[in-house]
Amino acid sequence: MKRKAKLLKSRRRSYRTSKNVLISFRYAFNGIKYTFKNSRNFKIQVLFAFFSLIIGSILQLDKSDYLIMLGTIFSVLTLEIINTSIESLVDLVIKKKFSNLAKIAKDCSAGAVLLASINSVIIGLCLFIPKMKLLFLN
Ligand SMILES: Nc1ncnc2c1ncn2[C@@H]1O[C@H](COP(=O)(O)OP(=O)(O)OP(=O)(O)O)[C@@H](O)[C@H]1O
Repeated sequence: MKRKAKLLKSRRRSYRTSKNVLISFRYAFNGIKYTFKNSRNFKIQVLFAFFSLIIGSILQLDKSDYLIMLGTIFSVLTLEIINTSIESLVDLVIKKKFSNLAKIAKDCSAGAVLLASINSVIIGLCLFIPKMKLLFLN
C-alpha cells in the first residue's frame, strides 16, 4: 500500500500505473498490438522485415550481417510505434482542428520513420547484393 501511494505521488497526473513488471510488459505488448492492428505502414514494415530475414537466411548471411539487419529492422519498427504514439497524443490534444504545430509534430515523426526506412533499404541492399553476386555469378 505504501509503495502504491509512493508511485501515485510521483505520477499524480497518471490515470493508472503498473503494479508490477508483468503488467508493464502487458501494456507494452498492447502498444505493439495496437500499432500492428491500426497502422498500415507497420504491417508493411513487418512484412518487409519477415522477407528480409528469409532472404538473409537463403543467402546465408553471417552472424554480424544478421545482427546489423536486425538492428535496422528494430529501429524502423520502434520508430513506427513512437510515430503512432505521437499521432495519438497530437489527436488527443488537438482533436479534429487544424493546427500548424500538430502538422509539424506529425510530419516530423513520419520523417523520422522515413529516414530509418531509407537507412534499412540501403543497408539491406549493401548486405544482399554482394551475396547475390556470389551466389548467381559462381
Ligand atoms: N490536426 C492536424 N492539423 C494539421 N495537419 C494535420 C493534422 N492531423 C493530421 N495532419 C496532417 O495529415 C498528415 C497525416 O496525418 P495522420 O494522423 O492521418 O497520419 P498518417 O499519415 O495517417 O499516419 P499513419 O499512416 O502512420 O497512421 C500529417 O502528417 C499532417 O501533415
